[in-house]
Amino acid sequence: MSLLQALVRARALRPLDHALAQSLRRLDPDTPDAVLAAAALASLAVAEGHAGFDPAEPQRLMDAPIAWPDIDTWRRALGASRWVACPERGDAESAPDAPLVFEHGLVYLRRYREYERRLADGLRRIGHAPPQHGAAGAAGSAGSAGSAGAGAGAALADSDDAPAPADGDDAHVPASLAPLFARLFPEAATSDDPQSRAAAAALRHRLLLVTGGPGTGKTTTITRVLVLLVAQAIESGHPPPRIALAAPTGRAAERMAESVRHAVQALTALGVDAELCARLPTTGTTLHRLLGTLPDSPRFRHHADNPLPFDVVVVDEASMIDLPLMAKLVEAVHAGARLVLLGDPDQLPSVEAGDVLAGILRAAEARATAASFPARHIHLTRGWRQSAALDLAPLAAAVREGDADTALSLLRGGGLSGVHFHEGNVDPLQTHREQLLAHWASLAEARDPAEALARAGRMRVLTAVREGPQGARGLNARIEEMLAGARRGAGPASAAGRYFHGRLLLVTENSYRHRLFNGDIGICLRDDSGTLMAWFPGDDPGNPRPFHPAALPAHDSAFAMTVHKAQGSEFDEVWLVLPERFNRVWSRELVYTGLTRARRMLNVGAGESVIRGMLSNHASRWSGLGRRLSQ
Ligand SMILES: Nc1ncnc2c1ncn2[C@@H]1O[C@H](COP(=O)(O)OP(=O)(O)OP(=O)(O)O)[C@@H](O)[C@H]1O
Repeated sequence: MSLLQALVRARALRPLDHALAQSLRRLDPDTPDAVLAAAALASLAVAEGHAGFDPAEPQRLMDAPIAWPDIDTWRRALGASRWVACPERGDAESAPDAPLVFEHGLVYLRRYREYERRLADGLRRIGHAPPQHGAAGAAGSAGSAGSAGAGAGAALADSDDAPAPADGDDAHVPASLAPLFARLFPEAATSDDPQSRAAAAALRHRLLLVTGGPGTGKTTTITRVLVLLVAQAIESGHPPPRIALAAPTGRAAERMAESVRHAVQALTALGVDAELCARLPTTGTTLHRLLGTLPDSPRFRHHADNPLPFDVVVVDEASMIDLPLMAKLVEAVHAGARLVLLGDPDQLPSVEAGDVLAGILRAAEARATAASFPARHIHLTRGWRQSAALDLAPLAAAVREGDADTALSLLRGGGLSGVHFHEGNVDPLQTHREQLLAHWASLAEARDPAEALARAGRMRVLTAVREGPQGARGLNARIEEMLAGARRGAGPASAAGRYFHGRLLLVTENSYRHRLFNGDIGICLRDDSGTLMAWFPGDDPGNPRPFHPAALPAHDSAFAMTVHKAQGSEFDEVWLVLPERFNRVWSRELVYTGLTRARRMLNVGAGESVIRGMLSNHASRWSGLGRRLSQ
């Protein structure tokens, strides 16, 4: 039996993967089986979030016991095939007539190899761009540049979380900015403060990566950097930079803008010139809106030949951005503009192909030796959002490190405030029925749609999967039954219709026409005249937008949702419910992302073995981006 047949028989491939292999065979019946199988597996790999497929570790794609070919034979067959391009240079476009590319051990669908190449080119272009008018380092020569106060100077010159830059000392802030810098970063005067290091680096580098867990001050730091950039431009007689705030989802963009507004308020209170603060953007946008979608096209209005009209592009939740979108974003950033990526690298990688942030971070970290990738990375570790109600940090750290013994003992010990472990309980709908039902029923009692949406954000059940007994879909169906039952008991009978007063909805596809995006959450409410509408947040949180339910893009219920869909959102209380049996695609990143969605209270319903399984598994993806950037 051929390898392709074995894969099909094991039901390891999707119809699309199989169809790709079949079309190659139709075009050339002599195509070796190993090449056909590699094509199908490269296609499957993309669906599982990889940029390409590594024939040296094929078992990572499936549990099925397959007799894999000898790797050298497989590589030789790939290298000799007319369907497979083997580019000599990583930065050269691969032959358009070969649908596959074999490069540095990875088999790519050509399109994804090209995204990777274009992304690497684009990032290098941004990072290497010569400083623009009045850019830091140009505002004062290195010799004349002052440091931001004695303490800050010492702190900034200290060793960093990332290797020291090869091209200059991040410690130096132009003398003209030093007083403002000292006011913005008072901590820098007395301590080794990574936030001020990030800010000083931001002034020197066009490509900046600021990472850290929730509440480590990524947005706060960048807001202060934006104030510095505005001050710097004004001082040197230039117009203030045009700044865009963006994120992969609408909710994340909204949260980011909210954090920026808070940070600006705090600065005004600190006595920072209100006129400077007034130049900062107060709203965020999704990456799709920023780039400008075109109807029925994967292309955007903004690209290399029609770049974005912004001098600074700040993107939050960068871990969620997939390879194609990041490539298009980076190409649309104009020559000389800054790109700042904020994110938490311990969260789940993007659902679609990529693990882009991880690749960029790897290259940024290797740059002390490679010295070719001009990005600066600062990792923030101190949590500032101290909540007396929720003591999540020790648990998050154990999960991040895959330390199941510590995680379990913290969970079982019950000593973390706001953290409740329900060991072995994978069905809170049964054990906590009344409490959960009371919350969902209260949504229908809100005074208006804005209040209903605000209430909806107070609690969420998060699951690892969509399907199956502990999947979001099954839980939603049960919750809707329960709510229908409660309504029947409480008042006039109303069947559990598809849309009912108080139903929470989750949009599952992007619709630019509606300005509704994958991950947006809304609620169905009946108005005084009895008309039922679905309300979704608008630009102003006080003014949600109504839609007729029949006109909505694809959607599901949202009482329970997967951790993947919850990325970029936070809820006061989270119920993280993990399935009974472990599946190889679940990872510690899934647990970490799920539990860090909680603001005030976390309930974990799971058994020991699944926790151990997930924490031992690391969500790494096949990608050539790190290598490409370090070349
Ligand atoms: N240097 C600081 N001094 C005082 N408070 C700070 C400082 N840095 C951050 N904070 C506070 O910590 C909280 C979290 O900060 P911020 O929103 O910037 O973090 P974040 O890393 O962007 O979080 P998230 O990933 O959840 O978006 C805010 O309330 C902010 O005011």
